[in-house]
This record gives sequence, structure tokens and C-alpha cells, in this order.
Amino acid sequence: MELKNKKMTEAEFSKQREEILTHWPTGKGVDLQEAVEYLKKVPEHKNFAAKLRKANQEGVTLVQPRAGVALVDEHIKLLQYLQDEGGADLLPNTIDSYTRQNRYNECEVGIQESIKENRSMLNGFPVVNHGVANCRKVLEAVELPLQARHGTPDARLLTEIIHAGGWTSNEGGGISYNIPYAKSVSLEKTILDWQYCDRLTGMYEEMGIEINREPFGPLTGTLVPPSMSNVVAIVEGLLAAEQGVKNLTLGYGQCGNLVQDVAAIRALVEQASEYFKTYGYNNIELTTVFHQWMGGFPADESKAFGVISWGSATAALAGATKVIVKTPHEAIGIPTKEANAQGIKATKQTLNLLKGQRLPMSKELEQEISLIKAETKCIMDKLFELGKGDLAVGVVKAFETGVMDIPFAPSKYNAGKILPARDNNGAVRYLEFGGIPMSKEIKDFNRQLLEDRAKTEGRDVSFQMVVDDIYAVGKGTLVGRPE
Ligand SMILES: CCC[C@H]1O[C@@H](n2cnc3c(N)ncnc32)[C@H](O)[C@@H]1O
Repeated sequence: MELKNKKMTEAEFSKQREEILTHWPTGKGVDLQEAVEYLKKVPEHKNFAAKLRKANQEGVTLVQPRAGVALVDEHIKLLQYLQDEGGADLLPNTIDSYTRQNRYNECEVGIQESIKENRSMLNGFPVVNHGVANCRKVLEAVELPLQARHGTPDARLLTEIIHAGGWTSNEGGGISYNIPYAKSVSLEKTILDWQYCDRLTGMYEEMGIEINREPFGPLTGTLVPPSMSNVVAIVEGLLAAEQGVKNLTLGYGQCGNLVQDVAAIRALVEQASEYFKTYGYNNIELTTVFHQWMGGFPADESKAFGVISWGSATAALAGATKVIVKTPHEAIGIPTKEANAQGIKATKQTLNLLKGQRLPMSKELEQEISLIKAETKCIMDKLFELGKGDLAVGVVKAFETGVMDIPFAPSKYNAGKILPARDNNGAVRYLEFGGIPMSKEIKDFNRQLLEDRAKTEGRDVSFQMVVDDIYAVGKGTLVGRPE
């Protein structure tokens, strides 16, 4: 199929669908009309899009953990615990790595081993292998809306199954679930595949079922400059809107400097809304998600709670609609249900203490919002130019030329010439731009801030700053000062 940012035709969608549903036997359990009837009976309080809309209207920040284990009954117990003991507002189904690579045979082995070992031998919920009926069993066992959180370049079958199973939100996108997650999957393929997922979402919307879509904001979660992360979020939002998606949550991963993080969320909402309007998508319901620090964590659990609470405070002051929670086991690996619930409770305590508070506008905040918007615009303008007006084509060319470039991404389609480092206040700045087309004024401004830090530290602006910043939070500081 030719790559273009155009709503898929019915014929093209049906042709793909016929083949997709054969990729695993559980595909036979998907019947669109039957699924619509089932979804119509899902109560409003278990619809993800509805709950986000309500939170946005009330100005509250919802709390959502990540969680997923191999077997259905254990997964249900886990989600019920995070709902009842943790107090989660929204529930995840974190999907295992084999499913993310469409390696369903290995999921089958993992399921059998989990039964034998009586513990989860997969790092998430193998939703394709479990199929529609089990998705519904999970939904019917909890009182909260459900979302699939994964990292799947080709999520077409996964998306068919989760929505037929009553889950009303799906994370991901053609860029955000490729560049940080895959080594050699072409961007063209993942944009096309995610157009399918978004078209299916659009079809549900056209049949009266509200489904939320959430591009994956943090990307590599390693010092990603806010403007680069906002470009990906806005682009995936526009691509989804073209396919008929109406309910969108655009995301951002915490960098750590309060003013910059609040500015990133404010700039994201304002600029995304402008682009939706410019391109004629007038009825998008836009919400935001703030991911607590996605980089290296301190192993000490008390220190980990410090990082979790700081992310919670920033999400509240930014007015994010949702915050994704980390746990005190982050430095070790997949958390126990108890540690997961602790992360939720610490987050809710902080959000409640800050209820109704927002970071007030200031010269610094205004300046940071304008800078992020200006940087974002430089990249977006180039994107449309490269694509000769077509966003999808523009994205592929932007990565080929390094106009879009995600720091520390594994994908061979990512130029990897960009280098970020923190300024003296811990805000993430561009140290190297590679092919990113920023104005001279913006380049000089970023450089000056890094020179100021270098002067304070008595060293040159260098790659060592980048390395020091990557380890800093785990070692207990934000800026990686020389030892
Ligand atoms: C981009 C996602 C990374 C985060 O996703 C967490 N994560 C991954 N898999 C699971 C799981 N099965 N249960 C609970 N958390 C999980 C990691 O710890 C990390 O914070």
C-alpha cells in the first residue's frame, strides 16, 4: 500500500483485516458487529475515553500504573489489587515482549511454563494468545477502564482483539512504538500498520463506541528534548485524527526541571490544538499524560519514592490529565504487586496535597513555552516541506535526513546524531543538533545555556556531560556534576 496520510479506504482495510485475523487462531474470535454490541453494554465508568473526558473537565490528574503477568487469573488478581489496595484510577494491561514482536508461539511456551512454575514466566500479559473472551473476563473482573500498554510495531491483531475484548484504550504509534522499540523495522511499515489500528479505532467511533488512543510520549526516556518529543506526539496525533480517531491523549516523559516540564505539557496542548484546527480536525478530545521519570532510578526504595513524588508533583502542577506511575522496584525490574500499589499510593498522596494547584505563569515559564513551541515549529515546518505537504511521507524523510532524531534509539532508521545534555538548572538542551533544522537563534540559545553550566563546573561542554546526566538521577541528583 502506498504511504500517504489519507484515511484508509474500506476495501484496503478489509483486505488487510482478512489476513491479519489469520495470524493467530484467536483472530477467529473477533467479530466487529458482535464487538460493537458488547462494547455498547460496557458501563460508562469502564470506558477509558469517558473517564479521561470527565477528569479533564474537572481538572483532576488520574493515576495509572503499568502491570501485566502471563496467566489470566493471576493478571486479574493483580489488577484487582492495584484497583482496591493501590487506588488506581485507570488500569493497564502491560503486554509481554514476545507479543510485541508477534512471536505468539513463544508466548504459548511462556504460558505453559508459567502454569508449570506457578509464576509469571512472561514479562507481561500475552493478550493475543489469551484472545477476546479472556480480555472480557479481565474487564468484567474490575471496575475501571482498561488499556493495552505495549511496544508493538505491528499491533494490528493485538488492537483487533483488545477492543473486541472491551478494552477502550490503546497506547502506541507508528513512530513511538518503532524507533525506541525496534532495530530494523521500517518506519514506512509501522506508519502503515498503525494507520490500520487508528482506522479500526475510527470505525468504532463511527459505530458509536468511544475509544482512546495514546501515542507513547517518552520514546527512549533518555534526555529526550521536549520539542522532539512533542513533535512525535503531535505527528502521531495528526496521523490518528486522519483515520477518524477522536479521543487522543498526547504524552510526555518527565525530564526533571519543573519549569521545563510544565512548559512542555502546556506547549503540547496548545500547539497540538493549533495543528488539529489547521488541518480541519475540529472535534478532537485532547488530554495529556505525564510519565514519571523514565530514566535510571535509585535502587534505594526511599530515594525512589522521592523521584516518584517529584514526578507526581510536576504532573499536578502541569495540570496533566493522567500520570503514569513508577514503583520503588524500578531499579530492579518488574515490581511486586505490593511495590506497584505503593507507587500508586505515594503518587495519589502527592496529587491530593496539590489538588487544584497549578504552576503560576512567570517570565521563565512563558519563555520556556515559547522556546519549546519555536523548536517544535522548526521541525514541523521541515517535515511538511520534506513530505511536499504529506505528513506520513514527511516523517519517513525526516528520519532519513536526521530532521527527526531520537536520542539513544536502537532503530537503524534513526540517525542518532542528536545529543542532549542538561543546563545548570537541569533543563534538557540540545548539545548536538545533527540534522535537526533549528534557527541560529535557537541553536545559540541552547549552546549558551550549556556554556553557562560548563563555566559553573569548570569544564568544557562535552559528551561527558551527557554521560554524567544519564547516571545522575540514579545517583541522587538531577544534573550530572563532575565528581
Ligand atoms: C516503557 C515502559 C517501561 C516501564 O514499564 C515497566 N514495566 C514493564 N513491564 C511491566 C510489567 N509487566 N509490570 C509492571 N511494570 C512493567 C518497567 O518497570 C518500566 O518502568
